[in-house]
Amino acid sequence: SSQPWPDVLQDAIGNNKLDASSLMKYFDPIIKWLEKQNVNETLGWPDFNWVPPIPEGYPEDIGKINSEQIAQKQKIKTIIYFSKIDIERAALSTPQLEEYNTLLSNMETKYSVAQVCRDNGMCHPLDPDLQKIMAESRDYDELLFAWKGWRDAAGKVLRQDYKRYVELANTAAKLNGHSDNGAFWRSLYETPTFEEDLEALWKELEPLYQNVHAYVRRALYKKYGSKHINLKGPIPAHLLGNMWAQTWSGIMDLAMPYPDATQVDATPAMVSQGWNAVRMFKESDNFFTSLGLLPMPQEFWEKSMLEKPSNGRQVVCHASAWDFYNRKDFRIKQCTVVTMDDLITAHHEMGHVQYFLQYKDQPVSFRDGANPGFHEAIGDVLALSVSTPKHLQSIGLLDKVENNHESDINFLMSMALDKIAFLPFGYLMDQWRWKVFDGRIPSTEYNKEWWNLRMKYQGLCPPVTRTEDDFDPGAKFHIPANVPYVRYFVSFIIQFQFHKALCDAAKHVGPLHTCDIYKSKEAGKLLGDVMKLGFSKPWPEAMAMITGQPKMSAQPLMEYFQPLIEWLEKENNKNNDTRGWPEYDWKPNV
Ligand SMILES: C[C@H](NC(=O)O)C(=O)O
Ligand SMILES: [Zn+2]
Repeated sequence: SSQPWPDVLQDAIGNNKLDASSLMKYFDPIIKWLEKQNVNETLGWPDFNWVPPIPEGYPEDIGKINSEQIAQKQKIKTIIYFSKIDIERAALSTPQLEEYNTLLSNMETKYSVAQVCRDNGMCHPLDPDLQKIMAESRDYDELLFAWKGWRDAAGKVLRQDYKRYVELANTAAKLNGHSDNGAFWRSLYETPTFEEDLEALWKELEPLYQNVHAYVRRALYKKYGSKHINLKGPIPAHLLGNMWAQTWSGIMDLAMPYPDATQVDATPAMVSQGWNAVRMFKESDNFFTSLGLLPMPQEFWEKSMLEKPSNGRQVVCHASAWDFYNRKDFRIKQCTVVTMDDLITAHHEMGHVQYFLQYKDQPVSFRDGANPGFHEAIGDVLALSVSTPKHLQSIGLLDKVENNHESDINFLMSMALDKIAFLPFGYLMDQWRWKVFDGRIPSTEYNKEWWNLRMKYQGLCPPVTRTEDDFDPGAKFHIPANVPYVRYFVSFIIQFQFHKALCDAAKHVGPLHTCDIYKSKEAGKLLGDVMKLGFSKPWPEAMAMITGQPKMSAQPLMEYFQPLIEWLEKENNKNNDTRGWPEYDWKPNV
């Protein structure tokens, strides 16, 4: 996939266009024969409203369809509408479809081959180099080199392609009866109040995010000083331990509440014990089977790509799971590095494959998550158990584990730096795209509006001036890769609902954040039964099967983090820290 497919086609057959002439030549004899054979036949089906007669004596109640079957018929109609074969783009004309596919291929290729070069000629790809710098460097300027360099190399170059992609995606969506592509994406949740529900969830969680933001800003102030941090302003976006500041566990060392209590990072033990990618995925497979869920088939282990190819072959390194819809072939592609973060990602991707396996006997149109958020949540639910110090110790990745308040707060802080820090990012990504698709954000304001949303929701500012020559949203995989994102916001909410329900099923006693469902067949059955449904039932029904009620709720997440919520309130008050960023137009000295 290193070359755009038209170039590959050109090299292979000397023509870079799809054309049907070879197929017509192949079938020429039968085409002529059929024309003779059908000389008196009607081609097509003009009597399209004809229906076959019900045979005599059929049970008269065949006509009576109960409400369940009506719902099923409605679901079937919905499914056929969003059929697996991706018909939404097939509505485009052939030249438009070709242009659309070429654009998508080019954007993903440009993103995947982008790298940042130093004056000495040394060049760095995103995976693993720039990700490592962003997580581990504590040098303000080195972080800025990676942060700005990546946006110059991967974001800027995509702006024109993206503008044209938006037009074609909207054309296809409109041809399928939607007002724009964002409306089509939201319709997959089949929830009339979807946007209001999301806003209500965000409003409920915003105070918790602002407490984490204030506390981390204080920690960064201690490290980088008042030249780079304003305790009443937004945080420069390159200091949070991640290229997009979407998860902050990379700077846990700066934010550790009690440095002398239990450590929570399993990375050192994984490295010193010589863990590799396969070991990490085997560990995950072991957790799934301990719940009575399905093991990965042999073909998975033979055909997956669990490490970045060492032969320099260019691959899309962003981790992904693949269902080949043949009930046999399921794979993961991940450029795995030996870190705790990638052990969690391995569980996330294995969650997708477990879902594929559980619903593989459904008709192909039902082989999907109850909604896209469900698919993103499965692996993360299990990772909530794996991440507990108790579980990490049980698999030899943590030695000293204490059961005291300080250790609890250290653990909850490490979880909050991923799960709470992520919420505004998970929410704003498609806020930006929905507005781009419906025209509220014109292409002349792509970058300005991106940073308005980054400020409004995340309380971040760019470390250097940004203009409309830049295209910072393009520097995040899911934008050029045309992958919707609100699914992750949904997942980060519902995974705590699922975790609470599975912990109850596993008869867990004690605070929710200490729960480890390892080996609980009851918990596994609850999750497995819902995964088997795939997309065959409305997601509120699936939600009710697990949690006993049909709605998304932030309550289990708040319950999980309760001890930290109280601790942060006290700690931020003790430091007399401002919540939020009232001095929003402050800029860091470069
Ligand atoms: C959260 C999201 N996860 C994923 O793509 O699997 C991301 O990495 O941005
Ligand atoms: Zn995923």
